[in-house]
Amino acid sequence: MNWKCLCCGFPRETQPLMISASNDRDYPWKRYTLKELLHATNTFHNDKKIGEGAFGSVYWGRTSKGVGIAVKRLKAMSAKAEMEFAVEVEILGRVRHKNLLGLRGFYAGGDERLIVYDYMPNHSLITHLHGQLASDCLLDWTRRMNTAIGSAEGLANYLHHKANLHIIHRDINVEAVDIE
Ligand SMILES: Nc1ncnc2c1ncn2[C@@H]1O[C@H](COP(=O)(O)OP(=O)(O)OP(=O)(O)O)[C@@H](O)[C@H]1O
Repeated sequence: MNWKCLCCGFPRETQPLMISASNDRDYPWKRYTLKELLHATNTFHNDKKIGEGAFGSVYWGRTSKGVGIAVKRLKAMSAKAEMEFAVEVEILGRVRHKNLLGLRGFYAGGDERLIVYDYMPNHSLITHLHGQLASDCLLDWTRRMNTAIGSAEGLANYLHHKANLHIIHRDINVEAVDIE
């Protein structure tokens, strides 16, 4: 058996999850090829860049089947970036909830680490509260309440209590909440 084991930073007793280099049958995510993701993002063209996080840049793309995706391209590999990649793919790839961003798959090869998510076209909560869409007042009080309730359902109800691994996010903020 050829396992490529990436430590996810969780305590040992919650650590049986590994990214398998040889057998993807039991995994809910897809292993993309580099060619597919280069094609989807026009070789990570700057025009396709939709955001920047602590660990890398996020690009909009379209698969050959016409589905919109967001591709996070991790910065130069470091132990911290490798752990971020492993946590996202191993842990988030296994949680499925209507209020949590869907992780579609990944690519890992050489120094390149790419994570593929469902594309969320309506921007993050911070953009609506304080950013470029704040003055448009798109987020009325009903939508604000629904956003708060949806976030709580995804985090507290599902991740804390119902997911197989009980997960605490520890860094929830207005940039991490996307509007449906
Ligand atoms: N699936 C997505 N669909 C649309 N936009 C996205 C998506 N994922 C990320 N983005 C955009 O890219 C930005 C950066 O995302 P990223 O996850 O790298 O950083 P973050 O949310 O600040 O978290 P981190 O703590 O990892 O830096 C987000 O603020 C958002 O604007």
